[in-house]
Amino acid sequence: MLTYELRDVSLTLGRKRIFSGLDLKLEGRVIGLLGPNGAGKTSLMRLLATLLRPTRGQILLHGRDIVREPAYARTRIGYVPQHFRPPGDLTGRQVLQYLGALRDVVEAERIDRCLVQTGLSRVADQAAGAYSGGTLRRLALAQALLSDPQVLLMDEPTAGLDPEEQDRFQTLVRGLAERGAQVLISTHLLAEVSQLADTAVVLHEGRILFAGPAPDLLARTGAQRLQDAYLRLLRDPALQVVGARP
Ligand SMILES: Nc1ncnc2c1ncn2[C@@H]1O[C@H](COP(=O)(O)OP(=O)(O)OP(=O)(O)O)[C@@H](O)[C@H]1O
Repeated sequence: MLTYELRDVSLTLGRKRIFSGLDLKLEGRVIGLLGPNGAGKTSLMRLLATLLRPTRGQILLHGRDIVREPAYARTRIGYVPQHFRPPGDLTGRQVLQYLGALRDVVEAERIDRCLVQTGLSRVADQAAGAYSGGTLRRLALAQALLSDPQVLLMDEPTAGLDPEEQDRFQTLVRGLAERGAQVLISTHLLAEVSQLADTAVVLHEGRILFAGPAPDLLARTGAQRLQDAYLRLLRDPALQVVGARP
């Protein structure tokens, strides 16, 4: 399943060149986006979410150019940002009502469904400012689900969560993927990618070192576990398929 295609994408922020001539196809049901700190994962997510415009190049979603037609993407994707800080004096339900209204999603049943889906019903009428980290992450996911997205972009959604919350989150993501959504999940948790993702993309200093089925990454590096495969890939340039011009 091909959703996004990046063609010759460059991105400069301030004086920093983040990407230069990046080519990438995103195929798979659950794609794990991996890379060290500063690799460019959040920048890539923001490009895909139309929150950043590439300095050069094309980004296609289902073959449509989302730089020219951002509305095409915005009505089909849900974005879970790395840091989600809603106004703390609003309740969880009010946060969803507010963000929903901005996207023309106003049906109370739809908001209720997102609350149920993310296990938030019990705390929906409490102030979001008093939510725990895990509950806030669920609210971040609930707002991404408001418009019933075909593609879900999740930037480190389980960072800082305890193992039980991580497990609940993964079950949720698995369910969404089984119901037909494509999920791109950026994470430092390799176990999470092993458990959830069929496809891996490894980014390093703005370049793609690997993009393809996760088992192919194991095969290429001769590793048994994704953790070892990832480390070998980063350390050994001979194993890297560099998907961008230097
Ligand atoms: N607004 C900006 N202006 C200049 N440089 C930026 C800006 N935003 C990000 N960068 C730089 O771009 C590079 C990629 O950052 P990005 O946040 O995309 O990486 P990341 O892989 O998500 O990192 P992490 O895993 O730490 O979240 C970093 O070197 C960062 O310092």
